Amino acid sequence: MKDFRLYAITGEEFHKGRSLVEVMEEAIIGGVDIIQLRDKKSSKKVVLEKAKQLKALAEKYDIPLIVNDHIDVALAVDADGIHIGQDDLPLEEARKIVGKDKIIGISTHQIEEAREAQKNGADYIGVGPIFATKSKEDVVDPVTTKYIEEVVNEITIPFVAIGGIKLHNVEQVLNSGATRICAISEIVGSDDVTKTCQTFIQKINERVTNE
Ligand SMILES: Cc1ncc(COP(=O)(O)OP(=O)(O)O)c(N)n1
Ligand SMILES: Cc1nc(C(=O)O)sc1CCOP(=O)(O)O
Ligand SMILES: [Mg+2]
Repeated sequence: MKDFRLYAITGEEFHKGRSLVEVMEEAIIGGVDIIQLRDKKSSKKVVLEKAKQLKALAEKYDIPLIVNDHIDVALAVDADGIHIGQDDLPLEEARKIVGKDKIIGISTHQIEEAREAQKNGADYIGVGPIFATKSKEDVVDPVTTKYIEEVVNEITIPFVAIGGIKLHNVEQVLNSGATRICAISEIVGSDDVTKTCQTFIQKINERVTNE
């Protein structure tokens, strides 16, 4: 997959009345280079409509769209990939459904899960929650930046740090070796989404040299 630096996930509870597309477009203009549709509440039909809108937006800016949880929706809109969790369909089964050309990301919360994800052909892993977060109901305890260090030392596939990452603590995450950052509330809940993303990118670029 094409590399990325700043990954924004939708969270309409934080959008303050602004539309899904408006908020995500502001994020992309600010430097987000991969987006995920995450909607834990709506019907499949509504998720499909949102996925269609975000697919058009992602195509306009030539960035990948990932769909959380709903493999069928991802395939229906020809999204670039899916994100699955530890309790979702196993990676090998998801791969059989989506094929080798789609991106599959999987959440991991401990090094054994990261090893398994790499062995089973994940394109990237989520590493988190680094800090406490209110954006996910069934979240595990924070794994802290120690888990990032473990992943850096051992895992070779791309990873993205997630969970409670804000402009005020992202340096800690980057100093631990993360080169890709993912956020929901800090990005989509911001009064100035574009500016927030530009500041994230600036902080990432200060610490991450392009390979
Ligand atoms: C990039 C990224 N990392 C982790 C998650 C969390 O996925 P999951 O564990 O399946 O939990 P839900 O998001 O489905 O509540 C993610 N979505 N994206
Ligand atoms: C969706 C999600 N997954 C996590 C994981 O650790 O797998 S943490 C998380 C919520 C991230 O939202 P915020 O940036 O608002 O904290
Ligand atoms: Mg999930």
